[in-house]
Parts: sequence; structure tokens; C-alpha cells
Amino acid sequence: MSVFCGRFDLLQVYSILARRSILRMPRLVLPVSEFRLQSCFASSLASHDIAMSCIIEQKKALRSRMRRELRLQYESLAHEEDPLIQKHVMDASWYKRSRHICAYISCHSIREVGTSQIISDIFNSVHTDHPKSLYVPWIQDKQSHLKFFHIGSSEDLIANSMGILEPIPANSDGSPRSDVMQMNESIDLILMPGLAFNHAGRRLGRGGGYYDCFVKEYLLHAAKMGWKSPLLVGLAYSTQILDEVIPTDTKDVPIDALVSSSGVLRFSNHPLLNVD
Ligand SMILES: Nc1nc2c(c(=O)[nH]1)N(C=O)[C@@H](CNc1ccc(C(=O)N[C@@H](CCC(=O)O)C(=O)O)cc1)CN2
Ligand SMILES: Nc1ncnc2c1ncn2[C@@H]1O[C@H](COP(=O)(O)OP(=O)(O)OP(=O)(O)O)[C@@H](O)[C@H]1O
Repeated sequence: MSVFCGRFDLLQVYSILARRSILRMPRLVLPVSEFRLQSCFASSLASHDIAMSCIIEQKKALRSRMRRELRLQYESLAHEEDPLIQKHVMDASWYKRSRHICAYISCHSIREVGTSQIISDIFNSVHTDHPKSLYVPWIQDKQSHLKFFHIGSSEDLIANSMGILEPIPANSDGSPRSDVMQMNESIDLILMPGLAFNHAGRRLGRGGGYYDCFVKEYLLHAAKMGWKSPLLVGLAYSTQILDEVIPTDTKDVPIDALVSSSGVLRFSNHPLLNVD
């Protein structure tokens, strides 16, 4: 008689074994295509489903590890690295050339790389001959849907239930705030938060799927409009850049470049990375 009577039981058992380290995947996670199935499960479950549940478990474990490390080191990292990371961004030719920028409003309580200097620089640029416009994330729903609304000053922001500053969806006159998906022009640059990154341009987010979902939707929209793709740039503390493989699935969008306190790492041939 089989111990396992269905897909649900198998996933549960697998997950319990994985959590208790009885069935521990190697720390260096293999991509789905290279993943070796445990033979006892292979006959009962589609290999894709098992691989996906393993990847989800491995993402969870890596998120916990990164959160733990950030908890221990955040104060000194923020003090030492925030100014350098933001200076590398603001000195980069791809940033100087970008007109429409999506950026996150960094949040201390979740120990994110700071963006306040970049945000101020964008606000101040309206008085220069190379003005930039800023679009910041707003959680539309819990099904991974994010919108990016234009803001012109920090007064356009309000803290959400997680303490993250978000755009107030309406302007002060009650008119709807401008949404990147309704713009006549394309976004040039998206500055992305993350918990972990590696040297292959892979990124692990906080688990909401918001950025992956938005980037996918925006890339389809840009292609339809005949626009170039935005440059995707992650911001990372030194401890967040790993030498190991980051667990990913087909929905995870790779980034073009990563900025740390040591400078800019390039992963793609995006045209904006090749301008001086
Ligand atoms: N500044 C900022 N804004 C953002 C994001 C972000 O990562 N940073 N997001 C990116 O998607 C979206 C919001 N998604 C988020 C998802 C999780 C958490 C968060 O606080 N997670 C806690 C753990 C929560 C829990 O599991 O109990 C954490 O990571 O410590 C925050 C934002 C849109 N806005
Ligand atoms: N393009 C998408 N469309 C719909 N759901 C998605 C998309 N991308 C990811 N998701 C879903 O969101 C959930 C979390 O995904 P994942 O673990 O990759 O998030 P993350 O990369 O940590 O988050 P984020 O993208 O916000 O930084 C998963 O259930 C995943 O299937």
C-alpha cells in the first residue's frame, strides 16, 4: 500500500521533511532544468510541481537567512554603504540620461538600501535643464499587482499598513495621479529593492511577486508601444551579493545591473549601460 495517497499529501510531506532537514536540498540550489528528483516522489508527482515546491522552500529559507543577516548588520551597513551606493547611482551615465524613473521609497524597518538621496535628486532636477520624473510603487492588491504613480514631492506620500511610504493615489485637486501604464512616454530606469542578488543578475525579492509581475506587464506594454525596455537596476548592501545560485523560477525577471558600495556590476548589454 502506498504511503502517499495524493498530490496534496506528497507536497505536505516533502515540505515537512525539507523543513526538518531530513530531506535537505544542497545549499547551492540547482536551476529547475538541472534539478534531480528524489526517486521516491518522481513516480507520483509531476517533476515540475516538485521542483516548484522545492524552489519556494529554498526561496523562503534564503529570505530568512538574509533577514537574519540584515538584522545583525543593518545599522553599520546603512551608515557606511547607503551614501556610497546612492552616489554610484547618481554618478552613472545611465542615471543622468534617464528622464522617467521608477524607484522604491526605502524603509528602515525592513532594512532596505536607502534611496532618499536619489529621490531628493530627482525632485530637485525639475529646476534643471534635465528634469526627471519619479514614479513610486503602490500596492494595488495582494495578488502581486503593483502600480507606479508619479509624485512631485514627499508630501504626495503616505505610510501604508506595513509602514512603507506609498503615493496618495489622487492629486490634491482630486484628479487621479499619473500612472506609468498610462504614460505617453516610456520608463527609462527601474531601481529595484531585493533581499539577495548574485553575480549572474539574479534577484530574490520579499516574496510578494510584485516587482516580477509589474516588470513583466510593463515589458509587454513597452513592446506593444514599440518602446525600448527600461534598465533594471538592483541596489544591494555588500552582504546581499551572494556567490551562490539564487533559487529562481520562470517568473523571476533578471536585472541588468546591480549597484553596491563597490560600484556597478553589469549583467546585460542593455543600450543604456553602453553610453558614456
Ligand atoms: N520600499 C519598498 N516598497 C515596496 C516594495 C519593497 O520591497 N520596498 N515592494 C516590493 O515588492 C512592494 C511591497 N511589497 C512588500 C512585501 C513585503 C514586505 C515586508 O515588509 N516583508 C517583511 C516580512 C513580512 C512578513 O513575512 O511578515 C520583510 O521582508 O521583513 C514589504 C513590502 C511595493 N513597495
Ligand atoms: N509575473 C507574475 N504574475 C503573477 N504572479 C507572479 C508573477 N511573478 C511572481 N508571481 C507570484 O508571486 C509569488 C512570489 O514570487 P517570488 O517568490 O518570485 O517573489 P519575489 O521575487 O520575492 O517578489 P518581488 O518580485 O516582489 O520582489 C509567487 O506565488 C509567484 O508565482
